[in-house]
Amino acid sequence: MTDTTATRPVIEARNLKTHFQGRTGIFTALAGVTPPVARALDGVDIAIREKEIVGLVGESGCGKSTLGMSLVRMYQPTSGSITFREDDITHVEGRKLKDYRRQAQIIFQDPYSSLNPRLTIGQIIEEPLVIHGIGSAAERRAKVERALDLVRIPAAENIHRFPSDLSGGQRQRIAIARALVLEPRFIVADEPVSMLDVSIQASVLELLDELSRELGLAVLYISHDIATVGYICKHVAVMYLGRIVEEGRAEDILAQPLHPYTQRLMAAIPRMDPGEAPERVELRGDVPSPMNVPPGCRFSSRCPYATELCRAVEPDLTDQPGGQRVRCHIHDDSAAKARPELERPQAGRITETEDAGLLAQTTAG
Ligand SMILES: Nc1ncnc2c1ncn2[C@@H]1O[C@H](COP(=O)(O)OP(=O)(O)OP(=O)(O)O)[C@@H](O)[C@H]1O
Repeated sequence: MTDTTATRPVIEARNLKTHFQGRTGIFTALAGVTPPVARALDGVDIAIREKEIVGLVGESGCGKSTLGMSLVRMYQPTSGSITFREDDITHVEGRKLKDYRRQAQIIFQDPYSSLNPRLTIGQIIEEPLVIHGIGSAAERRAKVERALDLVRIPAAENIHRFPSDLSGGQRQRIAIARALVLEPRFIVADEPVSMLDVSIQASVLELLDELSRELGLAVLYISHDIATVGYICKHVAVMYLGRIVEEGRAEDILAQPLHPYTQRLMAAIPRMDPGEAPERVELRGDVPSPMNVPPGCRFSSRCPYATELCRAVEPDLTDQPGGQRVRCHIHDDSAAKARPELERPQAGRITETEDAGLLAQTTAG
């Protein structure tokens, strides 16, 4: 991620990879076949500073949650490094890992299943303090009340209630309070509003934005919906098949996406202007399996501009004049110069891809 301030990042990952070993079934074991490896996260650099919310977008299966879970060390990365406040925490174990996990929290998508229905709101928020052996009962009670205060839920009326007494939006606020009670420096918010009613999504996002500024939190906001990242993120990283394909300031990426994949994510946003029927290019088909990563550019099997160069050589993430960084041969001629025999892609020149028909231009109604 591009440096925007002089401050050191709270959290920084370099060339981070998390691969999952496929399971050996009885037939593969008998045949002596090694199960394939899923390269879910495959070489990502990211840095997030105090009071900064970085948006991570991409379709389902791109590796967003794997990055989030790896950063908070719920998954052990296969290689690369994670630095938290200048300490390398990539391989810490035992007490140091527990201490790191106190400072790096994750909020999940589903406020219905992430809260224990048998515990009161007070007990749910207190539980992490008990697990970490923090404070006396009175001190813990004060911390619980402060956490409820932070998420704008009145403590007196709610501390003895159960999750089933609350709405979806309130439950997600409780999940946020439970993460905040440990006074973390870094939070991963993994699709925190996607299961909430549209009418309350904005208020939960605003709360995250306020908390980040109020408490100096570094936040990774994960969403499959590129439209919502514009609300609260100054920086956005777009992920495809385990790698970042475009990143930069949210306003630049939303106004002028450079990578064909980002362009298609943007084009897929439903528009609210019924007066106009915008031309739209649909993004169909699925992200390929991380067990079977295509050679060359990972998006080439779905990209309408892909040429032989794209199918042969993986592009680097390169700096662009406007400050964005993008991984596409259309915006970087170095690979084309090294391999002049291979045709270079050009913006706007639609070539034949396997599913070119699926990428046909349509007109939104
Ligand atoms: N524990 C695991 N073992 C094997 N494969 C995994 C594991 N976790 C994730 N994967 C695979 O890694 C890829 C990335 O998954 P991940 O959940 O990180 O994607 P995502 O972008 O967060 O998608 P979603 O929004 O659907 O959660 C997927 O193909 C998934 O099947």
